Amino acid sequence: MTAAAIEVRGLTRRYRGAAALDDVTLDIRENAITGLLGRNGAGKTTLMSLITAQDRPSSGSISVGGREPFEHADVLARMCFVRDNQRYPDDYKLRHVIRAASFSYPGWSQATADRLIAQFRLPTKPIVKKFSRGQLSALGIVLGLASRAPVTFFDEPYLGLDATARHVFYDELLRDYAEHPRTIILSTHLIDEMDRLLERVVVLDRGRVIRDADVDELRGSAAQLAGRAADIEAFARGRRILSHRALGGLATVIVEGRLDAEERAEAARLGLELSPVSLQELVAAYGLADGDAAALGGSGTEGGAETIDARQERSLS
Ligand SMILES: Nc1ncnc2c1ncn2[C@@H]1O[C@H](COP(=O)(O)OP(=O)(O)OP(=O)(O)O)[C@@H](O)[C@H]1O
Repeated sequence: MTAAAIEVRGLTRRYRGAAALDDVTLDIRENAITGLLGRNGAGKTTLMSLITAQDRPSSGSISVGGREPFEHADVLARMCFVRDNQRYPDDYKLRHVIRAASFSYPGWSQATADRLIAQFRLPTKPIVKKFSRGQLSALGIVLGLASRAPVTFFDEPYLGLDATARHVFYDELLRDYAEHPRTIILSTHLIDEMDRLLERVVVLDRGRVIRDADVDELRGSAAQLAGRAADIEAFARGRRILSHRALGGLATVIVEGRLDAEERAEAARLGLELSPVSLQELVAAYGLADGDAAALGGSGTEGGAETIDARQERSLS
C-alpha cells in the first residue's frame, strides 16, 4: 500500500446552490507529483483551497498527514499553496516577500530561492505590485519550491511565463523534488508540456473525480488507430471508443485497452496506423474535450465514451 498524504472524503462545496465540488473522495499519494486536470470550472482551485483551509466545505472531511487542517497551524505550516491571484502588501519588494516566506516555512531553502530568483531574472527594485504577470508567476514558483513544504500546491503556476521560464520551472521542480521528495499537486492545462513531471493524475469534471491513476497506467490504457473509416469501424466494433474523428473516408479513434499481439496483427492487416496516445489526448478523450468524445457523453457510460455499436444504435433511433 502506498501512503496517502491527503485524504478527502465526501467533499462537497456549493456556491449558491451550485456544486463546485460534488462528493469527492480521493487519496493523494505521499511523495509523488500529482497533476490536477480538468476543464475550466471543473473544481481544481476549489479542491486546493479547501485542502489548504482557505475555504470551508459544505460537507465532507479532509485530512492531511492524518489531521484536519482547518485551524491547526502545525498542519497548515506543512503546506504551501501557490495560487495565481496571490496578493502581497502594497509596499513589499522582492526581499520583503522572500523574508516573510523564510519565516513562514520551517523547511525554507534560501539557496533555492536565490538560484531561482537569478534564473527568472526577478527585479529587486520595484514593489511587487508592479511586477508583470509572468514575474508574479515566477515569484510564486520561487516561494513554492524554496518553501520545501511537505505538501505543495501549484495552481496553474505558468500564467504569463515565457517558454524559457516555464522550462526553468519544470527542470527546477524535478531537480528539487529528486533531492527532497515531497507531495506536490499541480493544476495545469498544459498537459503535453508538463506530462513528464507527473506521476499521478486526478481528472476532475463538473466537480467530480472521473479519473485517478498512475500516468503510466493511463498511457497504456488506450491506443490510437487511424485509417479508412470502414476499416476503423470494423476494427473498433464492440470496443469502448474514447474518441472518434472522421474526415472524408478517413477516421481516427482512440480505443480503450491494451492491444494484444493478435489485435495488432489485425490492425496491420487492415492497414491501420497504430500510435501511442498522449496524456493530453487521453484526458481530452475521457470526456473533457469539446470534440467528439464529449459530444458522445450522456449515454450512461463513464466519461463520455461508448462503443461504436452503441453509437450506431443511438444514431439509428
Ligand atoms: N467564490 C465563488 N463563488 C461562486 N462560484 C464559485 C466561487 N469559486 C468557484 N466558483 C465556481 O465553482 C466552479 C469551480 O471553480 P474552480 O475555480 O474550482 O474551477 P477550476 O477547475 O480551478 O477552473 P480553471 O481551470 O478555469 O481555473 C466554477 O463553476 C466556478 O464558477
